[in-house]
Amino acid sequence: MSPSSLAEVVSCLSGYDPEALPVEQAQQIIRQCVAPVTGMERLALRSALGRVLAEDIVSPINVPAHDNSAMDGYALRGADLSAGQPAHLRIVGKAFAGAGFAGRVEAGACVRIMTGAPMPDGCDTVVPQECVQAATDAAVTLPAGIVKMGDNRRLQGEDLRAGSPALLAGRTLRPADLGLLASLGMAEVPVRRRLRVAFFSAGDELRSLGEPLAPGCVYDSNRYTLYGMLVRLGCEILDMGVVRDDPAALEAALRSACENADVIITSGGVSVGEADYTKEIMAQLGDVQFWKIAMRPGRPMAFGRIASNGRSAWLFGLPGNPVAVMVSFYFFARPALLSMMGASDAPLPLLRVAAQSPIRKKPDRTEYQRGILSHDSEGRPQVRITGAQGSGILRSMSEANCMVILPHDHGSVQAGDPVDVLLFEGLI
Ligand SMILES: Nc1nc2c(c(=O)[nH]1)N[C@H]1C(S)=C(S)[C@@H](COP(=O)(O)OP(=O)(O)OC[C@H]3O[C@@H](n4cnc5c(N)ncnc54)[C@H](O)[C@@H]3O)O[C@H]1N2
Ligand code: MOO
Repeated sequence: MSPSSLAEVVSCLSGYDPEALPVEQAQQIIRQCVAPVTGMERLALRSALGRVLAEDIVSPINVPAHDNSAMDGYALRGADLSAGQPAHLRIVGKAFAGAGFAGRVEAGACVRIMTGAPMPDGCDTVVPQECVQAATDAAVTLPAGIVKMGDNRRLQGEDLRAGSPALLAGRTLRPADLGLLASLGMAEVPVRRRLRVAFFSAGDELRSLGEPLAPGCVYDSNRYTLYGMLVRLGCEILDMGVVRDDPAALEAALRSACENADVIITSGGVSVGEADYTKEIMAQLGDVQFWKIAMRPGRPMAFGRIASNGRSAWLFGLPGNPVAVMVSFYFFARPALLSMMGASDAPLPLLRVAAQSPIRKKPDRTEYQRGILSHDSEGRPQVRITGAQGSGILRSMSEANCMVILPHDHGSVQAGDPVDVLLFEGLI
């Protein structure tokens, strides 16, 4: 069970109203309930991409392992440079990356050096070869004031120091992190086990791909958006298909999901329709709250914990409308899944951007409108809405490259007003 039960968390909230729950309150309840799942595994470095680091990584070595040159040129003693005077230095040897200069460099001498080569003993400065005035195999002349002591030298441990933390537990490993771990010589990485998420769509009208579309039916699209969002998040998925609006079938599906997964995500059947048995069965199997969240889209939602045969799992009963399922996944399920995965990722950053045209918005609810972020003729960022915003219009999500988040207390937006925007795609 979680640190605190759902009923306990809810009882601590003042002004809790399941019929008009502000987004922030619902997010807070969920955050307080979920905790990271236990279990870790060691993976080969490449397989760890996108996984959550299970332990702090302390650097076993200095990177770089030795002071080295940042330029192809000449390594010298900074003390040989005198202000306003050119310097004439004897070349006493060569240093390559992987094959340094063995001796000590005395006053008046220098070493021909390549980028990455260890700094020869006695040298602390490198002058790039294109800056020298005259050079033969035996000597070089440097113009006055071309370098200062310490220039063009990379210090031992300046990237990562032996014994200091290189990456902290909870980090979702990105390409730079794989490179960083490789630079420490680490072939294996401890990562948290994948979170197991079972999901299904509820509804008699739903048809799976490959089935004929009978009158009044729709193809099940929610299982595909959920598949995409869960795979992107790095979850282990258990796709349970479409479940009919039949109490026995729903109970069997929820029990099986509960016995095989950490989290269950369903879509449909959480509103007030007569065929919406899902709510009833969910309530029978555990501690589940049914909310009407003050938001659009994504108003009805169920959250709680259900149990079956000694196993229990968190449950997100998302609304059936295709845009509502995505919005409620991103703003409620995703942060909870990340927390259960042990990920310490900071909340996604919002951008403040000018609205290109007016946006209609009702007060007393948070609206998540789908937007297209672009630039005006002077290169300033601007955002416009992707046409009709109905929660059944999945095209509005597909065309968008961002979400425009209009806060609870705000009303309509005028052209040019700043609005908060969450980008769909990041660089990394
Ligand atoms: N009287 C009320 N009616 C409705 C309310 C309300 O508060 N009072 N809320 C509306 C809102 S908002 C939403 S969202 C929906 C959510 O209802 P359900 O979660 O019970 O969803 P369904 O009724 O099963 O489906 C709604 C809609 O979405 C289509 N759908 C469902 N699943 C899928 C799927 N997997 N793939 C594609 N499309 C799907 C379904 O055919 C319906 O058209 O309730 C409103 N009603
Ligand atoms: O939650 Mo519903 O999607 O607002 O229509």
